[in-house]
Amino acid sequence: MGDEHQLAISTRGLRKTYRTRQGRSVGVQGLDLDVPVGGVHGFLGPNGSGKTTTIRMLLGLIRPDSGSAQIFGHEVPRDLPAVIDRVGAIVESPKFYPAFSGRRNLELLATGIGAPRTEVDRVLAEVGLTERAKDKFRGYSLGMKQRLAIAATLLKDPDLLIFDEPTNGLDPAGIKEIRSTMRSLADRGKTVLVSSHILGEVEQVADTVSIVSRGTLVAQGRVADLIGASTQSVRLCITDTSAATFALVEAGYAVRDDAGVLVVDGVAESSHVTRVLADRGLYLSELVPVRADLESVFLELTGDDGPGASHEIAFAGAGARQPGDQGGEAA
Ligand SMILES: Nc1ncnc2c1ncn2[C@@H]1O[C@H](COP(=O)(O)OP(=O)(O)OP(=O)(O)O)[C@@H](O)[C@H]1O
Repeated sequence: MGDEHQLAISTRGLRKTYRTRQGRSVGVQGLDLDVPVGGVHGFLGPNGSGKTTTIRMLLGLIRPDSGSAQIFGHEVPRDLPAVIDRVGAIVESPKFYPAFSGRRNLELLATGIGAPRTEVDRVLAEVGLTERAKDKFRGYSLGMKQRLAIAATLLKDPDLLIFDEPTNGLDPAGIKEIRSTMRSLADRGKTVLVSSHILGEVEQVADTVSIVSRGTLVAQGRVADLIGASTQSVRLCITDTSAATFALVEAGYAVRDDAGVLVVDGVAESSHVTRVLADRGLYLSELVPVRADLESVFLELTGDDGPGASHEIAFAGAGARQPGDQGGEAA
């Protein structure tokens, strides 16, 4: 691509407040976002954390109150016309004609935007819809409909794709299809920005992520680095679970019982757990680190369970809690 700019998207101090009947509602407050060129970038955060507001500002659909944003080094919204052809986006469900085939719908769109009709076959292949291209849109599964929407964004062969919650309402098979479509786009050198409130879902496909909470950035970086920097949980097999729980809680750990296996959160060094127990003559039969994930990174950074925390993140693992919480709950 030979881009002289390192970043596909960059925002500094981006801010947007909505006026509502109840007063003011903060959409985004001082967001600094950096999305590198190439790869899948997960833009993650709970419902209402400001993801859609940010995307709408990037696309010039709403104006920020203050701050700046750039796409491939072009100031937006000011220089959006210079860069918009390099951007494809799905912000809301696009409208397709239900009685027309997928191919016919794309042909109409291609004509509308001045893209060569020959592009239609290419984009159908890119999203894996070639075989079903002649079928009517209304017969498509939700996942296929969403892939057709992605195909539509590819007609101009953009360098940057922005997908706002593209897997909303899809079943696991549909989610997998979208994930692999995003992966193959990134593997061909595109930059994909995908927003989601389901951290675990995007973790599997994203190379880098930004995590937002209440309109501000709480973490940004490579997925592997963010997870690596997080404290861990460990699972312990031990005969005397009561004595072990007591010792670990006294040492400041949060401990819970998962069907006879103790789960200890907020562990920086697992050898410390072993030592705390050994000091009391308690010996483990097994200690297994629980793989940290973005959800635990998020909780660790925000420590959030307070009022107003509408963090409806779909936690994959039930019973997720804040590492470092010294509550000492032994369920
Ligand atoms: N048009 C609007 N008028 C008033 N408040 C708004 C409007 N759009 C968004 N907000 C508020 O701004 C905040 C951020 O919303 P936004 O939709 O950007 O978040 P989000 O992270 O995309 O969440 P979701 O996944 O639920 O769409 C929320 O508190 C929301 O209520």
